[in-house]
Formats: sequence, structure tokens, C-alpha cells
Amino acid sequence: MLAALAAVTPAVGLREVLLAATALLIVSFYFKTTDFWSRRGILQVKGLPIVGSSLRFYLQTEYRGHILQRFYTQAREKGEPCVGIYVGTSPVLVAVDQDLIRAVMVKDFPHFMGRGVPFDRKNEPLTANLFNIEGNEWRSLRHKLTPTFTSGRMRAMFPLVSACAEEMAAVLRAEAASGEPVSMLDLIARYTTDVIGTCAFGIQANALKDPRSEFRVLGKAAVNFSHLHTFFINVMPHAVPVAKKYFNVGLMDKAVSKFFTRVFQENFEFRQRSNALRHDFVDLLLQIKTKGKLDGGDEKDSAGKIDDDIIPAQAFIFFLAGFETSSGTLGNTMTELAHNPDVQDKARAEVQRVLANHGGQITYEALHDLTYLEQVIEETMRLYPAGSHMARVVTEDYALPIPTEKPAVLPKGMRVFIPTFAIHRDPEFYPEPDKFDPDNFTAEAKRARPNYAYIPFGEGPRICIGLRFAMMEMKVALATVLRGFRVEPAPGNKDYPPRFRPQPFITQTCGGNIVHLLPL
Ligand code: HEM
Repeated sequence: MLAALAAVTPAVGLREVLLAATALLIVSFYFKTTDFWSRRGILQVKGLPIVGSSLRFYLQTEYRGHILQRFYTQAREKGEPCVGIYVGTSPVLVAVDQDLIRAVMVKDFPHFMGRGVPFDRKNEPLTANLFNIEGNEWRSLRHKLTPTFTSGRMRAMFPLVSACAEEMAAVLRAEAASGEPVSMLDLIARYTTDVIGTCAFGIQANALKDPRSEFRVLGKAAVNFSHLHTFFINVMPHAVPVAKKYFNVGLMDKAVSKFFTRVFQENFEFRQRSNALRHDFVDLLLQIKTKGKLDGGDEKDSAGKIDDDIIPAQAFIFFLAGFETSSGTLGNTMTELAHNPDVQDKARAEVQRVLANHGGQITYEALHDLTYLEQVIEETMRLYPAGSHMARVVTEDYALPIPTEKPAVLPKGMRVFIPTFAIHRDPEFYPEPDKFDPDNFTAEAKRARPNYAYIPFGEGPRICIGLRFAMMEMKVALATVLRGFRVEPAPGNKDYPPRFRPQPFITQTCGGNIVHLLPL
């Protein structure tokens, strides 16, 4: 076509036409990444072509929570309900105002049903999990899996978790006896690996006994995403299919995928043959597969069966979404307790008092009475939320419910970010936002804050399905540590407050939460 154009305008050669076309492309590209938001009357952070509003976001050289916090603060200072940014070449809206956050996550949820995480059901079936899938398929799966997390089923699973905590106590005693500083992150990651191994895969993962156990090694590999991988998912999710084809950037490591599928299938089939009951997620997934509902479940539980090919993916996401989030939170709790001895003393006193009322045992019922301990965990998740931000993708064009010069419509496919870290450190909600203070979570303090000022597990229909399980697992671990040990800052360790690592999907702090562990 260009040649034809050049031929009918003899004064202009093919070269000039090509140059003009290229210039036009660059200019339109430039404007796409510099004025999409300003044309709609929305505050924006101007972007550089290709890179977008933040070179550091693009290169993954700074924690995304901090970058979004700067954008969020700009909007707050100007009284704007949102701020438009550019991630690579894509315009993305960052929601700031509490009403807008509520609209995106809850009220207008049908417009925001997806997260925009690419998955490939055919070639990488483990990626077709509850976290990634979208639309009606997600709605139906969520409906089927939700009853697996009721408090009754958590109670039934409690002995499995408790057994892992006892094993952790034994390893802690051995570590403490050595007198050497201990990486609590590593120890607790081994505990959460064992917990998910036994609850979601039905096996003894043995990560506490043997740090080189296969489950631990491949579990670590499962969350160790390469720089290129996180780049594509965070910056250019729409380009993932191309990246897969030309750069071989799979969504999952092949060895990891093979291992987790095999382990799950072997147990699933054994359970099917043996009719053995362990009250874990394997049992529950098996009931949904065979009966379309859970044993003892009421009518609303019976939402139909799950396709065979995506059952292992659901156990896998319980691992992926549950293991590092919980271990990271607990690791940072240990660091904070070591540096805040008053809080530690108060939490320990509560553990001793409550356990005395429960026969000296950490029982499921005792966990409910550990209210200050819960505040400690909540405060850690405020300062170190597992997700620096949450993404929603517009699934139907959406007219922004905010006053703008012209009506602003978010087109289908656009991403919206909810900047969790920035919200959690907003001085309007938390007067000393960087200070570790569990009193931010007294009943009175909670009442005084708007609803979406604290969202570590997300909100709305896509809220973390494993919330209850996570709180149970974390409280058991923390009570186990506090009743047996004192944690102190490791001598010479100056890594406080911990720095954030820039690249990982799930928030990670540097330094491995090293503390000095003293047996009581
Ligand atoms: C401290 C522990 C945890 C934290 C902080 C956490 C946080 C989150 C967050 C922020 C989301 C996204 C919510 C949203 O977009 O609104 C999420 C989703 C999810 N989490 Fe968790 N999580 C934790 C533990 C767990 C555990 C233990 C499991 C499973 C056993 C789990 C399974 C999931 C799943 C399957 C989703 C996707 C839900 C959906 O899209 O329907 N998480 N989690």
C-alpha cells in the first residue's frame, strides 16, 4: 500500500512515505502514553514513551508499593479521587478515594470480574486456578470452593496444622540451643510448606525435618519467578502469549508443574480408592468432584462438579497463594516483636493466660480468645501487606462515578490498581503510619476508620478465600513461638525496619527476618 501511495505521488519517494508513517506511529504512540488521562480530565503522572510513568516500575528496581504510594499521595494532596498512570505503554487507573475503591471492588464488581493475569488452561493447566480465571467460570468455581473454608471445616483441619506447629517447636528448640541467630523466615516458610503440604496435598512435605526435601525445594522454585516473568505479568500482561511463543517465558516452571500435579494426582487417586478420610482439602475436592457438593453441606453448597483437568490447579493455588503470604507475614511479625519488646511481653502474657484457660493446650477454641495476638498479626499485615497492590481488569466498559470535565469511560481490558500498601500507610487513617502499633486494631480504632482503609486480604467477591485458614495457621505458629521463646534482635543486625525487595509478586522484605531466639 505504501508503495502504491508513493507511486501516485511521484514527488514523494517510498522512503519519505515510510519516514512519515513511522513518525506518525511514534507521535500517536507518544500521545497514547502521555495524555490518555489528561484528555479525560483526570490527574495523571505523565509517562515516557515505552516505559510509562515510572522507569523503576518498568525495570522492577523499586518496591511497587513505594512507587504507587508516591502516586497515591499526589492524588490525596490534590484532593483527587484517582490518578491515571502509564505502565509501559498501557494507561492504568489507580483508585484513591474510598468510595471509588468500594465501587471497583464491591459495588460495581460485575465490571471488574478479572485480575488480568494471563493463564493457559490447555498447555499449563495449573494456571487455570481460582486466582487467575475470570468471568462466569470464576464465579462458578468460587461458589463451589467457598464452602471448603467454613469454620467447621477449619476446625476439622486444625489437628493437621497443630501437628506441624509442634514439629516447628522442636526445630526451634534445636536452633535456639545452638545460640546462633536464626532466620525465622526460613523456619516459618518450612512450617507453612508442611501445613499446605498436609492440608492441600495430603502428604508429609517434611520441610521442617529436612530443608532439602523435594516439596520444599520445588515449593521454593514455584514462587521464585524470574525477572522476565514478573516483568511480563506486571508491565505487559497482554504480551504474555507472545513472550511464551518467542522467549519461552512459560507461566510456570515445567519441573514445578510436573511435581505438584503428580503429587496431587497420586494422593487424589489413592484417596478415591481407599475411601480414607483426613478432613483436608483433598477430601473436600474429592467430594466436589464426585458428588458436586460437600458431605454434610446444605443446598447452597451443591454448586455442581469441577472439571477433572483443573482440580490439581486448585490445590496448587492454595499452596501458591497460601504459603509465601503467611510465611512472609509471620517472618515480619517476628522481626517486629524482636524490636518491640513491650508488644511481645503483652502478647506472651495473653498467650499464657488464654492457654491456662484451655488446659495448657493451643486448641482451636483458644485461638478465638487470642485477640491481642490477632491485633499483632493485623498490624504486621498493615505494614507489610502480602500484595503491594491489587489489580482488577475492566470486563465491561465502565463510566467512572466521579465528577470530571467530560464523562470518563474506562474501556474493557484496562487495568485498575488498588494500592494496598499506600492505603495502609495513609496518615489520615493511621496517624503514625510507619510505626508498629497493634493498638491500631482495637475495636474502637477499627470503628473509627473507613471500611477500605485496611484491605490485606482484598475485598468484595474476590476477597482471599483462604483468609480464615491463614489466620488459624498464623495464630497457631505465633502462639507456639511466644509460649516457648523470647525473640530479640540478632546482635549486629541493622536491617530494621526491613527494606522491601523490588521484584517479587508477593511482598518480601530483605534479610530473612533474622532474630536471636532464647528458650524460656
Ligand atoms: C497471610 C496470608 C494471606 C494473605 C495476606 C492473602 C492475601 C490475598 C489477597 C490480597 C488476595 C487478592 C484479593 C482481592 O483481589 O481482592 C488473595 C486471593 C486469594 N487467596 Fe489469599 N492470602 C493469604 C493466604 C491464603 C491462603 C492460606 C490461601 C489458601 C489456602 C489463599 C488462597 C487465595 C486464593 C485462592 C485467592 C484468589 C481468590 C479469588 O480470586 O477468588 N490465600 N489472597
